[in-house]
Amino acid sequence: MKPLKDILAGIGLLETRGDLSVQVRSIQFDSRKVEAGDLFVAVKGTHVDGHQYIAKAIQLGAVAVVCEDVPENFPSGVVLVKIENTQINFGKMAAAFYNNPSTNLKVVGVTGTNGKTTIASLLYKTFCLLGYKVGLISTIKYYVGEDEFHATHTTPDALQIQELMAKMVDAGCEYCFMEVSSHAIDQDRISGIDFDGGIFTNLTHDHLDYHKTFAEYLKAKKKFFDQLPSTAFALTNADDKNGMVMLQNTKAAKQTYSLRSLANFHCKVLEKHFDGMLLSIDGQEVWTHFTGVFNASNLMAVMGATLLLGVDRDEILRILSELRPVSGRFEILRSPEGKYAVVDYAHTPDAIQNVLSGIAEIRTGNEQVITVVGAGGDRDKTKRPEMAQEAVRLSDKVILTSDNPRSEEPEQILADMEAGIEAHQKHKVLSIVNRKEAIKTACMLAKPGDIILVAGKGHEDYQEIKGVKYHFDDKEVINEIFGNN
Ligand SMILES: CC(=O)N[C@H]1[C@@H](OP(=O)(O)OP(=O)(O)OC[C@H]2O[C@@H](n3ccc(=O)[nH]c3=O)[C@H](O)[C@@H]2O)O[C@H](CO)[C@@H](O)[C@@H]1O[C@H](C)C(=O)N[C@@H](C)C(=O)N[C@H](CCC(=O)O)C(=O)O
Ligand SMILES: Nc1ncnc2c1ncn2[C@@H]1O[C@H](COP(=O)(O)OP(=O)(O)OP(=O)(O)O)[C@@H](O)[C@H]1O
Ligand SMILES: N[C@H](CCC[C@H](N)C(=O)O)C(=O)O
Ligand SMILES: [Mg+2]
Repeated sequence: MKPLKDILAGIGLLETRGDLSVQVRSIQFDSRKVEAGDLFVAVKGTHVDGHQYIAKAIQLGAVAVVCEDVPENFPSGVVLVKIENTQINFGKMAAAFYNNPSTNLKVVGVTGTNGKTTIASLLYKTFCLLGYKVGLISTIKYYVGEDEFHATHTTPDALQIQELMAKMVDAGCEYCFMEVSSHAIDQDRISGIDFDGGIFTNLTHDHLDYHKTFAEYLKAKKKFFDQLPSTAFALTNADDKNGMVMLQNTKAAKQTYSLRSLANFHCKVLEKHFDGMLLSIDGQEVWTHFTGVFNASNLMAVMGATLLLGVDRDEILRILSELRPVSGRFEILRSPEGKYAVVDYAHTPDAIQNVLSGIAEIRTGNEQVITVVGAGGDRDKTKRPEMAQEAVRLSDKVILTSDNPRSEEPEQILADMEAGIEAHQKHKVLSIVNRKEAIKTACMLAKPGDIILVAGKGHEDYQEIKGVKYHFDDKEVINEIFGNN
């Protein structure tokens, strides 16, 4: 319980009715979750306007309502507060309700099209290995210390974030690493968080269904850095053409990482193998269990953030050699007769290009590369032909298949992908709607030594078709076909 006036601390109030010292049981922005004694905050969403549900929230027992537009005939027994922007202020209210947990944590957010889960998870692992209690908010799972929670979003809503952070503080965590998606920035899910650092990875084609143009997508990412306080660091990838743009208006301490140019944190890739890469970091050789140059870049972000958080250099270099790939990110499986499969979450044209280039770099002879890939339904349609194009350009054979079709017809998604393939490339391509059949076919076509890339779903253990989530796990399917236990 908390008095409403404490939840509203620091927020400009345009109009109030009733007693602001009313005790609030919990705070909600979804009327369907309201219980007696709650505060309901009406937020204008992308589909509907939460103001439509004020009456419903009151019927379910809301004792107070915060809104932008006051409805007619608002009941006198309920406290009313009118403010200018409920979306931005919801995060601040949620933070106040949970006693501003982020001020008691060192919070670092990771944003960019690809690499967020990898970097955030590796930072979590690094600080666990250093002996700290750590929190993680990421696509795969949320962690409070060692306790796991199911992840609903890459970056959940503000209420869930603040609740998780409060749990982290209660559990004695000192650090929280979190992915910051462009949707979350745009929808102010991260408002109310006191960040100690921000990391930018890269910006390539994705989510144009939501942001409409690349410029808007860029603007959303930049907003995160524009809002960082002067006490935080802003660590950017100098190798990405938008890396420096992110830092233009930030008050935070500007820091860079790079594989190609001078930067605060820099490394050179000396050797690339199937089971790892040898890096040179400031003249010191460091063996890592990662494949693909993009992972060297991810490791520089991890090293940079760790050093900026005050960890000893020798400690981090030792840990870089211990870290292992994150679930579904360039995970390698091997059949008894020596066929290889790489399971990777690549679901953008750029990620497919990177992962296939990573595979090309470690090819030793004339092994075939066979790629199995689909594209998600109800997501950016314009990336589909580009994903197919990249797969065909860099593979010997491609099997187009379903990812999560969601509400769309899988055949239509395949047709959208096929549109990216030129006539002279068609002989390399098969389309098989059923993902298991597609993976089976790839495994049958492969000879010992060949490499099968199964892209797009990584850690996911389901396939969503027409509103139903069926159990499906790429790694499980491959191991079954390979006859591995
Ligand atoms: C497009 C999008 O991002 N939508 C998110 C958004 O919902 P919305 O704005 O559409 O909400 P709405 O349905 O218009 O409702 C508006 C308001 O009315 C309220 N309402 C609604 C109905 C009702 O009966 N009562 C009620 O009070 C809602 O609670 C809300 O406050 O706000 C919701 C609460 O935070 C999110 O759950 C929801 O995520 C949807 C489910 C989603 O799929 N989002 C994906 C695209 C997403 O966010 N992905 C990124 C990762 C992307 C990446 O890979 O980088 C992520 O961070 O996970
Ligand atoms: N730094 C990088 N640059 C380009 N591609 C990358 C990079 N890191 C990872 N990838 C590729 O992108 C895929 C997704 O990586 P990861 O899950 O770390 O990204 P993400 O930003 O969290 O994605 P999402 O937004 O879907 O959660 C990987 O499986 C790999 O193929
Ligand atoms: N977070 C991304 C993940 C896409 C993964 C892919 N398997 C798909 O379902 O499209 C999204 O929601 O767009
Ligand atoms: Mg992620």
